[in-house]
Amino acid sequence: MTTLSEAYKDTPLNLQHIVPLDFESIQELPDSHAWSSSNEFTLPCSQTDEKSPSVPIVDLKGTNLVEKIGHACENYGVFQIINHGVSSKLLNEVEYQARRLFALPAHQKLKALRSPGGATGYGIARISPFFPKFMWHEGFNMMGSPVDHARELWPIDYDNFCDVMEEYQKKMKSLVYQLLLLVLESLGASQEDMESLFPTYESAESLQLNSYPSCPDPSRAIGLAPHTDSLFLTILNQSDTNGLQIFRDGIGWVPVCPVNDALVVNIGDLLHIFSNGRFPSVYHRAIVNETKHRISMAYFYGPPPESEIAPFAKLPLRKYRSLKVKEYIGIKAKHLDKALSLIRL
Ligand SMILES: O=C(O)CCC(=O)C(=O)O
Ligand SMILES: [Fe+2]
Repeated sequence: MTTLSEAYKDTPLNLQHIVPLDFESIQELPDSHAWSSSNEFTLPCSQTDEKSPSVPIVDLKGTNLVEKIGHACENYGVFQIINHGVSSKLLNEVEYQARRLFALPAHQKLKALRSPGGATGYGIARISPFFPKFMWHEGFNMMGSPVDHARELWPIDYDNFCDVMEEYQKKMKSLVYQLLLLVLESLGASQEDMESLFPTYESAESLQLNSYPSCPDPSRAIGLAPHTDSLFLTILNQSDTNGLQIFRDGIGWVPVCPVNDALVVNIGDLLHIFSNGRFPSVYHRAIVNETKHRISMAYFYGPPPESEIAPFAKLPLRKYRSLKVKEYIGIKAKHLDKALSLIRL
């Protein structure tokens, strides 16, 4: 069976797009990381709150979930969920372990460096080659058990990290499946459609830990450059430090402000294709700040790499051709933002 990792094999990266800066040793923003204008005006988080949030907040213990989620997917491409059943203890533990990893000395982190054609391990975001400057970011990616890389980082004491990451991925998987059923129902899929389209036992998934160290010149740096996620849905735990922004037509960059214990859900390209463009994948980015070291944890979920993806047959006027998931990942790895337009009919 093809794994998600293998879908990246044909677009190997060179080392300068894998090895992060040693942020500890840097006092000033180097030219390689200085963007000319990363910070167009965005609404500060202080002007939004839970009563007037910038994106919908959906209470998973509430009513009319199908309508609420359908509305959020169609109009925002992103929403926050509360009462999602993932304990704050686990959310804190996963952040603690992520911070523990990124606090290691650079030479230690490099022992778990991602391979040129690989997807897991320590390194710069894979979208880096598409941009003229580097991002103020380092990441660590896992698909399933992180034990091989964790052993490279902590030869003896790797169990805690692995246990927490595996438990978190398990929880994310059941949560994302629950969300996916609601999303599909809002597109008009019946229970039978869902069972045949998305058998639970197979999927493509990965967990990405993102680290954005405090930055000496945040107005000229960017944490993660604008992109859409590739799979169906992403569940992002951004903890309590703001930085995530989405692009809204006619408005510009809008912050998705942290809400206590909430998780952010956003739509990726494969759901964009499946919904025939009705649920657009959301363009987003992360900005950095001068004092806080921001950590986020993104769980990406989609159908298995060998499966076929196409607009759902019950939707009118197909806009995208059908293709294998791994083919789409390959097109995205080569063309980034142009990938969706390249498969448009
Ligand atoms: O850190 C964030 O808020 C965004 C992370 C993200 O977009 C990603 O990992 O794809
Ligand atoms: Fe993303």
